[in-house]
Amino acid sequence: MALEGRTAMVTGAAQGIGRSISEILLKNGAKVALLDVAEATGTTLKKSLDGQYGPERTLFIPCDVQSQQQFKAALQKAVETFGHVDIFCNNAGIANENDWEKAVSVNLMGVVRGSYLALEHMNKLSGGQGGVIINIASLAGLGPFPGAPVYTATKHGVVGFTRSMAATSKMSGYGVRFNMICPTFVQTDIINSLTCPAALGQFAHLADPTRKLMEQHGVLDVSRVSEGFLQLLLDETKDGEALVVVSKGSQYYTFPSL
Ligand SMILES: NC(=O)C1=CN([C@@H]2O[C@H](COP(=O)(O)OP(=O)(O)OC[C@H]3O[C@@H](n4cnc5c(N)ncnc54)[C@H](O)[C@@H]3O)[C@@H](O)[C@H]2O)C=CC1
Ligand SMILES: CC/C=C\CC(=O)/C=C/C=C\C=C\C=C\[C@@H](O)[C@@H](O)C/C=C\CCC(=O)O
Repeated sequence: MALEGRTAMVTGAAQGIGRSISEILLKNGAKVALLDVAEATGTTLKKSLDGQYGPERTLFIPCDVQSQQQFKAALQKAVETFGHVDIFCNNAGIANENDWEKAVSVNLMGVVRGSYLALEHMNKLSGGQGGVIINIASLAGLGPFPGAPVYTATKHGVVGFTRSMAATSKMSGYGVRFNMICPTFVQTDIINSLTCPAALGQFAHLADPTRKLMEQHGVLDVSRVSEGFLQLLLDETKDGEALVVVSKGSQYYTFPSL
């Protein structure tokens, strides 16, 4: 199996894209530490995965990516359990223009926090074995998304951070690759935020145009994202790349040269 002997950590793993990524990692032989703030959902998922793969292949750890203490403890527990972590996916995210500070805290600061914790563990210059970090951005990380300016800002931040970390890691000899996935709309709970006045906040009047954007772009099954994740993970030539996953297929984004 392609990922035999590999160990991954996935945030926001209890449902949606994170669950799908965790399952494709398991199907390909990896062990997976599942992190999520939703303890009940995560515990239920762990029970289900135990039945499919056996209890040794996964570990569910309740964790809020906004908490340095919880996140650091979660990584430590995963390393104690599995010996090492060489694949790290910062997936946890929310869409909430009303509580936009929380969106920044989860979507951007949580990704930075997870990337730095993973780097601290993986860095070959400090005794690590190297590895790969894949952050889940969005098509809204590459262009404007009307009605969700802060969500868009967080995803643009994830794109810029991930690209910069890839260059930083390469120049420093850390032995850690950084890449990202930029999906269009995917059928998960988060897209309910698009038409929820509470989440849209002052932009609630844009629910209809946003719905139209969704109709234009189409809504993907989560498996399209996890298949793209596996493709990106297994291609060791990819570093600092954004894999765009849209209805017509997946392709690596060409960033404009300045
Ligand atoms: N569904 C879509 O249309 C798209 C989603 N994305 C991104 O994909 C990622 C996954 O989202 P989905 O699976 O779509 O949504 P989802 O809402 O189904 O799943 C998000 C998961 O993250 C967890 N989570 C939320 N806040 C957390 C926190 N503070 N700490 C730990 N876990 C937390 C939730 O409990 C949930 O299990 C997000 O980063 C999202 O921005 C990107 C492009 C499109
Ligand atoms: C609010 C978050 C909702 C769901 C999660 C998510 O990330 C979904 C993203 C799906 C599609 C994003 C499309 C973004 C497209 C833009 O980059 C432009 O290409 C088109 C959008 C706006 C046109 C207005 C303009 O160009 O000024």
